Amino acid sequence: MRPILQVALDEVELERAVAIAVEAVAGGADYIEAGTPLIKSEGMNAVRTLRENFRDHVIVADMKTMDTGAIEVEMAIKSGAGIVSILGACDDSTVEDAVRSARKYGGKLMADLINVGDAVSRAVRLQELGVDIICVHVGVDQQMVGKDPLDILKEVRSAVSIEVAVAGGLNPESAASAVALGAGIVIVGGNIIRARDVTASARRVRESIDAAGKQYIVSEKKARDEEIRELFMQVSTPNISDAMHRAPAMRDIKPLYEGIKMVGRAVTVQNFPGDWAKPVEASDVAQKGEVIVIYNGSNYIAPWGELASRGCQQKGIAGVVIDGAIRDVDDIKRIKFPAFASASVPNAGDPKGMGEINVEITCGGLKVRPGDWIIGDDNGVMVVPAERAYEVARRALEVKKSEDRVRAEIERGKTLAQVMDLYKWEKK
Ligand SMILES: O=C(CO)[C@H](O)[C@H](O)COP(=O)(O)O
Repeated sequence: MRPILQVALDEVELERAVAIAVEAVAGGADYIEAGTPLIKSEGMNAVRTLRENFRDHVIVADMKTMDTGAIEVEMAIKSGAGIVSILGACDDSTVEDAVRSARKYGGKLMADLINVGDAVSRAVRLQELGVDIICVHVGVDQQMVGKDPLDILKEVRSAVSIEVAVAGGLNPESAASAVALGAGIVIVGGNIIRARDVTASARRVRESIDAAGKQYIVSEKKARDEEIRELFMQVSTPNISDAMHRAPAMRDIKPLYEGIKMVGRAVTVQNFPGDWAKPVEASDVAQKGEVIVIYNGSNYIAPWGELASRGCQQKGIAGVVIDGAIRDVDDIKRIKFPAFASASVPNAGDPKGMGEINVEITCGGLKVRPGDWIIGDDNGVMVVPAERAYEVARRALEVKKSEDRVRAEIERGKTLAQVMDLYKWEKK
């Protein structure tokens, strides 16, 4: 049987959601889901509006009900939902009452396994309790820390006989794998709704799941650092700042020239003004792909110049950031070594060797520890703590995707204020 493609409208604006749904349907989406954020923002009106606009499609209300199962299922079905979700983690009594309500009002009940500890045995129990569909789901926040719904899909699929849906950051490749692992309903949110071209993205998933064979496509697992680097290379420092709740960049630190894109883990140097020994020795400590980050403590004497830059470039070191002065700006620009600094002067000091390499420093007003991720571009330099790097990189990519979608809407004639419906969201 042809797999079902369900597009999850995780939007907060109903008008935008409907416009996106029109495009997703043109690309081959079968079911249209009023996502939880949309329901929280617009209530059952979201379900009613989708029902009115898409008469030939099943509308799914992603209620994620945890309590009062009967009433929530009733109102969603009465508003036009054909399928209503509850949380698999809720009490059995909630499931049982939700099942009664679904039977009475003529809809199907989908139990979402998000954050359920023993997903397989809970799925078996949910089937016994009468749910129609089990949804193997890794939530958006869980995706950001590297969880994957396909890891448990096969086991859940073989433990139950009812329909199995899957959701959690799926793209054309992983959606096809989900089908090969036995999912009958493939739920895709971000990778369709935040695309510049929603129709084309939906079509790619459609074609991929329709062509999915029995083979689970094992995508090459990259080393985590390599994955983080690739993610950061795709996003801008504003995307990263947004992903970190508008975290500040290094203060007063500017790129030496336009068009730099620098990503790498930090090798830090705590320096004393006029001493260039430790900054330059750091180029022996730093490995390929790392960034040397120097607290120099003076905008009037440079610990770094062209020759140090050349040595680093030969080794594949990703760049240098200096809270303080740099020199040989023209040569560094010419060889295109990524460099950021707070000032430029012609004069250097002497190599005395008083500083320290790989200790915690403050650079541009931000704490930098050895191994933290440093990302620099035309906008400035961001620091991402090592332990949050994967999560922040994933979230920054989501920010970028959302911006890509907003940009497409602006290009069609709207202002940013209109796209975001800013007036509605002003603090009351
Ligand atoms: O229910 C959800 C989040 O809780 C999403 O709708 C679901 O995860 C699909 O979206 P995405 O493909 O972006 O993960």
